Amino acid sequence: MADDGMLINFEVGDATAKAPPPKFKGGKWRDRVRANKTLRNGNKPPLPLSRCDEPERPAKRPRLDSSPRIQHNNPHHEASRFGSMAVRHGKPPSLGGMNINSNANPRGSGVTSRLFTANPEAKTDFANVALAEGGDDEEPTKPSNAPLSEEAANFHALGLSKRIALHLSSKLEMKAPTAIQKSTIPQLVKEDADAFLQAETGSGKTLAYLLPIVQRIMTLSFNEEGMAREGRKIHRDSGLFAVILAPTRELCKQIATVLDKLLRCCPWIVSTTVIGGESKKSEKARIRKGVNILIATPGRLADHLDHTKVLDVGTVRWLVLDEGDRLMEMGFEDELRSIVGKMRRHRLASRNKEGLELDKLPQRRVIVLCSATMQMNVQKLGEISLEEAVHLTAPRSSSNNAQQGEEQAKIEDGKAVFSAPAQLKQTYVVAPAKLRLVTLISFLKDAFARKGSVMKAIIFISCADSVDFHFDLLKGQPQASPPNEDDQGKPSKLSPTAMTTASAAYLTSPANPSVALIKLHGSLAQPVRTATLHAFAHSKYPAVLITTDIASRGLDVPAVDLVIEYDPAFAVPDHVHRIGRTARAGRPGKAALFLLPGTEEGYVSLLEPSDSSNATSNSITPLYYETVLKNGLATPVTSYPITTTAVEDEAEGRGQSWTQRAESLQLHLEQRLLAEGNNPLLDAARQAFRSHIRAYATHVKAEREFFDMTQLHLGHMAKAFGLREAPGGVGGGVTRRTGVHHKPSSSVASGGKKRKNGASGGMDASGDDRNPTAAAADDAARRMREKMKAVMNVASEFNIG
Ligand SMILES: Nc1ncnc2c1ncn2[C@@H]1O[C@H](COP(=O)(O)OP(=O)(O)OP(=O)(O)O)[C@@H](O)[C@H]1O
Repeated sequence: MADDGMLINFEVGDATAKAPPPKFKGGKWRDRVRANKTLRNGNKPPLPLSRCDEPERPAKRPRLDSSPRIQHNNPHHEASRFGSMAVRHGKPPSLGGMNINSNANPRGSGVTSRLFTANPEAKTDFANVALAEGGDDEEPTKPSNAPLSEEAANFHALGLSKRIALHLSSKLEMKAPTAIQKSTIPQLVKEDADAFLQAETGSGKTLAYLLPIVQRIMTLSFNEEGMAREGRKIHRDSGLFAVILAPTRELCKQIATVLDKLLRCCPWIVSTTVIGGESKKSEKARIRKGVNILIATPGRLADHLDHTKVLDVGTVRWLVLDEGDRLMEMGFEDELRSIVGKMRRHRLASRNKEGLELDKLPQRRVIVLCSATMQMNVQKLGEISLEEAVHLTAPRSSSNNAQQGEEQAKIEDGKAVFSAPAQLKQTYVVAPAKLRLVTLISFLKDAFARKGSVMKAIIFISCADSVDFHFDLLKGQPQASPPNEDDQGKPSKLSPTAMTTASAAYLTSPANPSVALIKLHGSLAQPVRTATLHAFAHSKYPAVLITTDIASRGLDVPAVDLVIEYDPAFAVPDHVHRIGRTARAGRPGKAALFLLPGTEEGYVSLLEPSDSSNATSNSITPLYYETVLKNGLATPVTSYPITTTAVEDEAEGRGQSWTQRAESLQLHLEQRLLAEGNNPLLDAARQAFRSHIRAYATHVKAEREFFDMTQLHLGHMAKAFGLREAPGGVGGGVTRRTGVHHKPSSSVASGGKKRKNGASGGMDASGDDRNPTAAAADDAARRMREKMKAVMNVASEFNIG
């Protein structure tokens, strides 16, 4: 049916209802017809004649193959005894009008939204796993990316000068190196070989390569005892010694911030960035003024190498390729080949233009490649750039040696190799589509229930439209939004974060009365993104950031305690980077991945550590939605902007079960969408749904067996967007894609039709209609991912320093 004629299936209260709606008394011909129809149709018992209307209709399901098993045991037996009534209406009901009211108590006279029937059964055997509930009492795992104990190592012992070591400990509060710094610093300080630096997210790779570079440039001016060398003080015009490449502007800025802090102990060494976003003329002017360390994006550097004569790479001794996997993913291969080729071919100057002997610097060009994950594209970049490189890793324990690191880094059967920080507690939450939204709210509510347990959380969502919708939904009614604050903390309507920050109305608790809700995606204007990230990083209150993959890399906010992947990443390496936003530099962290029951559960097998010795530290604990709901809804959601049964019940001293609270909450959310009529929130929900479904089709081919469009129940998924029925606008694409899944791609390519609707495709390219033609699924997925990358390339500024 058309989206504008909503079909609403509400479940009525029980037989003891105070005032059952008279017009739905049993025995009418319509009831009998419907009961008979239900009998004919199938597997459900006939409805009692007293039921009001037809049972909840299974929504259109683009399924061609065998159905997932259906669970008939209903935890909400009380409610499920009663039928549902379909209310077809042209305009949305008022909250208290018609037969719909806000009293969702199944024992009362109201209606409810059924969540606990006809859900697919989970494959995971929850009875046999230690549920994550007890996880908090476990012995904490030793962090794998933390600074080492001071006795084990200190910066000076690794070959850094006392001056730098003192600066690190007194000004930057870094007393000891991390494991990757311990492996890398002596190598790069003493040796001139290329290096491949692979270590977990948040393990301090940035300083691991910056410290040796600064150390060796410093030794041109000072001897080992720290005494100044006569007439040899380095200044900005002494030559360009190091070039650092990173894939995005925001990563470059983040590296520049770290370097600036480091160079405060030797301010005569000068660094700058060339990353676009300003005129090339002013970048040229800065290069002309003189720079010793240059941080650049590949495109911009390649451009300057071709057109900026004053950029002399003769003195360059280091070329660092940071976030190597991302550099390749974003399609910089050609630029990187060209840059590496030019660097290698250019004659190495033994003296600078002032005649200063550069003997303390490496006697060849050293290329350093960094990555948290090892995958095929990183291997390829290594082949392009490195010569006889040493492989530097961070052994997990002192008994592990570099040998083990070598083994870890080999690509196994073409699969990416990675490991998450050992102390990062990973969970996967199995929640049926219908229950996703209430499970998410319950999860967050529980996370913020205790003061100080979670300060900052990040929720990753597949597309910008869905980020917008969830932000608008979770912030509650418009009047519940708090004032925005400007940089000085004063309320300001003109603040660039006015539209991206709010109060998380549903997540507050007596312990945490203020929880900030923040959204971020690539469709926001650059100043808004920068200000929004700053607001998140510096929020004094607990804060939840709802975002796309745009925040999966380079974001270094140490206080992030929790990462929720509400929509799974499009590829495993993205997952690694996402969860790596927490548990940084030895801090504890938690990550939760939402999966649908059925084929999606198989995805966990890809995430388990490939190294069996790490199995205990990084194994992923399953968690059933029931546990999440029981914990999160142990107390009612108190911040409903409208009166609810939960609140009334509380006031009247009646208790509700967790299932009733879940359905109350769902009903309340659905009613919000309807009550506001054909309003922006309802439109946003529909748009988010469409974009979500399309984004779902773009998982990488190797992982698509777990994210199978044919298994998606669109009607159930609609509930996760507060909708009573799947809106139109995805059917054609989904059906066609279903066909693609089962036919050879060539036949599809010839027989497919262009997608008609012009709605935004989602991902992070909001506003773009990807409008894929009848090409094969792989092709469409590839194009969409490329589009996202293109957006992320230009639209990613995390200048949070
Ligand atoms: N020796 C140290 N002692 C304490 N903190 C450190 C140390 N080295 C780095 N850090 C901190 O660790 C955090 C992570 O560092 P960095 O961003 O370099 O990690 P990374 O390995 O590059 O992570 P990713 O792969 O996710 O980009 C930063 O906040 C940094 O300040």
